[in-house]
Amino acid sequence: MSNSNLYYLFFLLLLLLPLPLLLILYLLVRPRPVKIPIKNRHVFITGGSSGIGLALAHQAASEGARVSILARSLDKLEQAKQAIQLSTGIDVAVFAADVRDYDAISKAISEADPIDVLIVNQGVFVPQELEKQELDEVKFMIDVNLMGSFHMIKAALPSIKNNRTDRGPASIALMSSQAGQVGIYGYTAYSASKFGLRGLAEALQQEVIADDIHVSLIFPPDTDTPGLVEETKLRPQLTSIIAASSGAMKADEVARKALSGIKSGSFFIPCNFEGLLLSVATAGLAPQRSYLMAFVEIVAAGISRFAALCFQWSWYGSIEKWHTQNKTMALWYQTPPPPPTLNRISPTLKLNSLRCTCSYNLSIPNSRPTHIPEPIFASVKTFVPATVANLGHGFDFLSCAVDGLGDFISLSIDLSVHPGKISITKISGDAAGKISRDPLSNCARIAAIKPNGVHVKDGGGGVRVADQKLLFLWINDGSEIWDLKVRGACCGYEFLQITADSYADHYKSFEFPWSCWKLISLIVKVSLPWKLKFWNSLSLLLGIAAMACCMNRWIIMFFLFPFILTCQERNNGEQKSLCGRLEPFGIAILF
Ligand SMILES: NC(=O)C1=CN([C@@H]2O[C@H](COP(=O)(O)OP(=O)(O)OC[C@H]3O[C@@H](n4cnc5c(N)ncnc54)[C@H](OP(=O)(O)O)[C@@H]3O)[C@@H](O)[C@H]2O)C=CC1
Ligand SMILES: CCCCCCCCCCCCCCCC(=O)[C@@H](N)CO
Repeated sequence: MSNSNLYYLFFLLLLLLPLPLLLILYLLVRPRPVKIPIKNRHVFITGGSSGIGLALAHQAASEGARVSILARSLDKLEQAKQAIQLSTGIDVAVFAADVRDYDAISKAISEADPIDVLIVNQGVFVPQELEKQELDEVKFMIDVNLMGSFHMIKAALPSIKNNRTDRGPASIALMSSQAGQVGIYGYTAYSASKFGLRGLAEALQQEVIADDIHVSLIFPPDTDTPGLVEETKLRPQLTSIIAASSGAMKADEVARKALSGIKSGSFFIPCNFEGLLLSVATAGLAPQRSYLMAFVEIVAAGISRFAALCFQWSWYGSIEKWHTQNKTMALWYQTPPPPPTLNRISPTLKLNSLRCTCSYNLSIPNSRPTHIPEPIFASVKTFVPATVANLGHGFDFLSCAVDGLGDFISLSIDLSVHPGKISITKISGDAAGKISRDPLSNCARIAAIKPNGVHVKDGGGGVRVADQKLLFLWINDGSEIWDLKVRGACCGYEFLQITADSYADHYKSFEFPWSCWKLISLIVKVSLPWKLKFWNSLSLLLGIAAMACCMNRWIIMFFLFPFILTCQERNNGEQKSLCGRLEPFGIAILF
C-alpha cells in the first residue's frame, strides 16, 4: 500500500477509533439501562415538607404520581400538603416521624401504600470546623443523614420488594450533596455523612438489582432552601468560599434534574455543570448504565483529574490567604496603632481632570504590621446589614472605607438624630463591579469607630480631628490619598461622602513620564491631519491582516503537513503541485 493511502487510513482510523470503544461500552455497561415511570406510581419522599423534598413532591404530583411525604413537624407537613393540593389538585399523604426513630418510620411505612419510588431526602447540616463543633452536632448529622437513611431503606425494602415483578422497576434515590463527592472545609461531619451514602448506595445496588430495584445518588450544589438559609448564618467563611466553586441552584431546578435522573435510572445524578465534572472526576468504581457517559468518563479521565487538581490548588490558596489575613488581624488588634497624622496638601491641580480637589494625605506610622488585614465579606450587600446589626454598644459612627481600586460606598445619615450620635439610614456599596465570587478579593468594607476615634473594627480605622471637625477614615496601607467631598454637615462632622483616589491614580498625573506622554498624545491628537491618521490606520489594519494570514497558514500547514508530503511524493519529488510549492514555506514556518 502506498504511503499516501496509509495516511488516509490513518485519518480514517482516527475518526473511527471511538466507535469500537462505544460499541464495547454499549455491550459492557452494567446494570443495564432502565426506565422508571412515576405516573400513577407511589413516590415516597422523606424530608418532603421543605426545600428540595417539597419541590420533588410538587413535581412528582404534577407528573401524576401518588405522593407521600415524611418529616418530623406535622405543621410543616400539613402546609406542604395544602400547597401541593392548591397547585396540582392532588392529595398528598403525610407521615410525621423522625427518621432516627426506626419504630416510628416502620409504622409510617406500614400505613402507607406499597412504595415504587423511595426518595431518601431528609438531611441536616450544621457547618463548623471539627475542632469547634460539638460532638452532639456531629452525631446529629450522622444520625439523621446516614443512619436515618439506613432506617428508611431497611424499613421500606419489604414494601418496595412486595410483588415487584408485577409492578415494574422500582427506585431508591438518596439525596447526597456535592459535599458527598468532595470534602469541603467546615463539612467534616456533613461530608462524612454524605460520603457514607455513596458506600451504602453502591453496595445496595448490587443487593437489590435482582429485585428490579434501581439505586440513584443525587448530588446537588448549594440550593436555595429554608435549610440553606439557616446554614449560611453559621457557615465559616471558607466554607462559603469553597462551596461557591459550584453555582447555586433553585430547589425546583434540583428537583427537576433529580426526577429525570431517577426516571432514567441513573446511578449518579449531577445537577449542574460543575456537578457533571465532579461526577466524571469521581466516577471510580460506581456502576454506570449509560454507555455515552461511560465513554465521557473514560475519555475525560485524565483531564478531569487535572481540573480537580486545579480546584484543589485554588481552594488551598484561599485557605492559605485566609489564615495569613487572620494572623495579621490578630497582630493588628494586639498592637493598637499610634494615631495617624493628617497633612493637608491642598489645593492640588490635577492635570487629567483639571479639577481642583482638596486632599489630605494621611500618614500612618510604620509601627503597625505592614500587611494590612482585609476583612472578608461575602458581598457588600450581604455584609452591610450584618454589620449594622452587629454594631455593639459604644460605636457612635459607622462609616465606610474604600480601597484604592475604585470601590465606592455611599451612606445617608439621619440628620434629625441629636448631636453626638449619628444614625445611618442607608448604606449602599458598589465595588465598581469588582465584587467577585471569591469574597477574599472584594475590597469595599465598613468600619465602625468608637467615640474615642481610634478603635478599629473589621480592619478599618479612623481618627477624629476634633478641632477641624473632621472625621477621617483610613483603611488601607496608608499610601492612599482620600478626597473628601463636603456635602453637608452633621453632628459637628463636616462630611457625608467620601471618595477615594488611589495613590497611583492620584500621582499618575504628576509623574513626569506620564505627563510627558499625555502631552505628546495630546499634540498628536490635535495636530495630526486626518489623512495621515487614515494611512496610519490602514497600515495598522494591513499589518493585522498579514499577521492573521500567517497564523492561518501556520495552522493550515500544521494540519496539512502529512498531505503535503504525500503530494510531493505523488509528484515524484518535483515541487510542481500547489501543495508541493507550499511545502517549503510550511516547513519554514513550522520551524
Ligand atoms: N440546600 C442545599 O444547599 C443542599 C441540600 N442537600 C441535601 O438535600 C436534602 C434536603 O435539603 P433542604 O431541602 O435544603 O433541607 P430543608 O432543611 O429545607 O428540609 C429538610 C427536610 O428534612 C426534614 N427532616 C429534617 N430532619 C428530619 C428527621 N430527623 N426526620 C425526618 N425528617 C427530617 C425536614 O422536616 P422537619 O424539620 O419537619 O423534620 C424538612 O422537610 C438534605 O439531605 C441536604 O443534605 C444537598 C446539597 C445542597
Ligand atoms: C473536575 C472537578 C470539578 C470540581 C467542581 C467542584 C465544585 C465543588 C463544590 C462543592 C460544593 C459543595 C456544596 C455543598 C452544599 C451542601 O450540601 C450544603 N449546602 C448543605 O446542604
